[in-house]
Amino acid sequence: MNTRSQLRKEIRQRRNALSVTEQSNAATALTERLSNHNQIQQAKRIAIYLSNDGELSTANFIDWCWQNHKDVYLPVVHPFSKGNLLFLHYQQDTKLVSNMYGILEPQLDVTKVCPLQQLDIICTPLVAFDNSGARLGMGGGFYDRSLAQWQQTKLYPIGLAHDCQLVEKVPTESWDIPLPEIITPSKNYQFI
Ligand SMILES: Nc1nc2c(c(=O)[nH]1)N(C=O)[C@@H](CNc1ccc(C(=O)N[C@@H](CCC(=O)O)C(=O)O)cc1)CN2
Ligand SMILES: Nc1ncnc2c1ncn2[C@@H]1O[C@H](COP(=O)(O)OP(=O)(O)OP(=O)(O)O)[C@@H](O)[C@H]1O
Repeated sequence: MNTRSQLRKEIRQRRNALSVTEQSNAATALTERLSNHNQIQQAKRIAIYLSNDGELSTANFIDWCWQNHKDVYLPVVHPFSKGNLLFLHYQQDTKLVSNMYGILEPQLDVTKVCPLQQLDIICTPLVAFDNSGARLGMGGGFYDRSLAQWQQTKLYPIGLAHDCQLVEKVPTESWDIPLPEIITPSKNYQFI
């Protein structure tokens, strides 16, 4: 196993070992930070993810978004364009289905797709991050592809992670897109 796979495995185990109470406190702290975040307050369209595999839970924050009239979008694994995501409008009555990784996603409906350039914020999941904003994901390259051009658009990415996902150094590859900001329950990391 290479260092990236090893690190992925170790940090996935670490976040999966958090207790129900730790997860719940983390989700409360996250919602507090996100709902006070200037760019989020200004945003109309926010892409986020449904938590899986010990990830920081986004459910409370999604409720806040709905209450505050934000449009919420979720990633859907593209049915034939390998390694790419589509972002679909997520409403209270959206039908969810399990994707190939067992993660819930909106049932594909082309009328609900939002082009990336029309999103204001994209809250990305991640496995590990470091003090430079380098991000290691689940290994599909999905977010690296989606974020490849973000600096040429109005799209602003924010990584979300538990504090225990911070590592000394993420081994990076040429295609990795560093994040300008990462929010954990205890801190807002700003890298630009
Ligand atoms: N909640 C959430 N949704 C997300 C992501 C994510 O990281 N978190 N993704 C972020 O990109 C995309 C899905 N990417 C994923 C990539 C790999 C695996 C995964 O479990 N891989 C298995 C091996 C899979 C296989 O059988 O091929 C593994 O590592 O054990 C899961 C999700 C889109 N949706
Ligand atoms: N912009 C891109 N264009 C083409 N291929 C890419 C791009 N970004 C990543 N890839 C490919 O995707 C694969 C997986 O990348 P990587 O292991 O960095 O994913 P990850 O960042 O861990 O996952 P994710 O972004 O889905 O959370 C690599 O083989 C890489 O070559």
